[in-house]
Order: sequence, then C-alpha cells, then structure tokens
Amino acid sequence: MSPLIQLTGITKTLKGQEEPRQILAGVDLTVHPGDSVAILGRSGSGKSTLLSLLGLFDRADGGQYLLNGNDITSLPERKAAVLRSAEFGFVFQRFFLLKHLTAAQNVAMALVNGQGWLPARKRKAKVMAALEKVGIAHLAKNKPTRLSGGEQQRVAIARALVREPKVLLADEPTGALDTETAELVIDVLLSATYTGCGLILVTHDRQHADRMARVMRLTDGRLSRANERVLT
Ligand SMILES: Nc1ncnc2c1ncn2[C@@H]1O[C@H](COP(=O)(O)OP(=O)(O)OP(=O)(O)O)[C@@H](O)[C@H]1O
Repeated sequence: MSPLIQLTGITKTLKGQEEPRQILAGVDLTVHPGDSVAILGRSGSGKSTLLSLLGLFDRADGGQYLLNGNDITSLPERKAAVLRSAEFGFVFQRFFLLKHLTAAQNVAMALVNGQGWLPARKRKAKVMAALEKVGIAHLAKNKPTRLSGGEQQRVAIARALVREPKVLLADEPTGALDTETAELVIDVLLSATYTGCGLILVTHDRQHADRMARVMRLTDGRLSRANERVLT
C-alpha cells in the first residue's frame, strides 16, 4: 500500500525583502494512514512553510510530493484547491470561527464550501457526528462567545473533520490554550488517527510532541528524528 504522504528532497526558497533564503533544503517525510507525526523546530525554522506545502497552499521549488502514490508536486491551483478540500483538514492556533454562527453552523460551513449543498438531514447528521467525535455535541447551539477556548478549538477540529479528511494538519493548535485544555485537544486530534487519518502536528511543546507516534525536528531545512527527551 502506498503511504498517505511521501515527501522526498523537498526544497523551498523564500524571497523576502532581503536576500532569498532557502527555508527547506531537502525534506523527506513519509506518513502512513493512522500515523501521527510531531514537527518541532525553533521559531523561523520553516515549520509553517512545510505545513503550507503539505496542505497545497504553496508549492515546493524542488523534490517530489506524493499523495496516496500520486505525484502532486506541481499540481495547478484549481486541482490543488479540489484536493485541499477533499483530502485535508486544517487546525490553527487561532480558531477562525464565525462569531454570528452557532457551533453546528460553523462546522456545517465546511460542508457547504467543500461539497456543495448536501441534503439538510444528511448535513445535520454529519455535523452532529463530528461534534460528537470531539465531545461537544451538547454545545451545538452555542455561539463562540458562549464557548471556552478549548471548546472553540474543538469546534474548529470538528469543522476540519466533518469532510472526513485523510490528513489532518495542525499548526500550533494548543498555542492559545491552558495546559489541561491543551491536553484534551491533543486527545481529540489523536483520536482522528484511530480511524486512519494521518496527523501532522507542528508544536513548540515537547510533551505534546511526545504523544505522537513519531517526533521530528526541522533543523537547517531538513527533518530528522528528534532526540529522546532528556528527563530531568
Ligand atoms: N512569504 C515569505 N517571504 C519571505 N520570507 C518568509 C515568508 N514567510 C515566511 N518567511 C520566513 O521564512 C522563515 C520560516 O518561516 P515559518 O513561518 O515557516 O517558520 P516557523 O518554524 O513556522 O516559525 P514559528 O515557530 O515562529 O511559527 C522565517 O524566517 C520567516 O521569516
């Protein structure tokens, strides 16, 4: 069976106002269905750049990107957009919920955008199943202002999961949460892997990273296995 994701020798140079800078200098990464991978790295090391290449928001300059064995390295934007909404779920540090909509309506938005209009009953069932998955079905009718930070992030995760993505990309999803709530959010993200979703988590938190099946570190534009944590 082909891996879900296979990156080989991915390079990326960003041209800012200063000299062009090579951010990724030959990244290799393989992710299988149900896999969970943490990506650590100092600030500015290129973690978000890598995540945006994985999510097809941007393209590599070199190397190869296979998704389910298909070469998508240089996919044109229109096809990339289709793939992005069909195969990927995204979770960010900020929740990006629409304030005037309820939790359920926020989750339903992902279905409307991605798949056109599903029949109302089917849509509702999918939304409620996603909210149940993240443990907040009882808050379906609440608007974000009546939800805690952790609950809002769980709505955002339900929104990412409702289209049943094959890959979940999470960029510092616990960055705005207290320790206990953050643990809960990590639980919810990991539970998506039990049904075969691949999870890639960018984090600064070593404890959260250690809960993933694999911990990688991005250094000098390359990914390598992170050293074992030194317990003090
Ligand atoms: N559009 C851009 N043009 C030029 N340089 C950029 C651009 N976007 C990001 N950079 C630079 O590329 C480097 C990598 O940025 P990136 O956001 O991927 O790092 P990061 O590891 O996610 O950092 P952090 O942990 O602080 O979020 C940084 O030095 C950043 O300033």
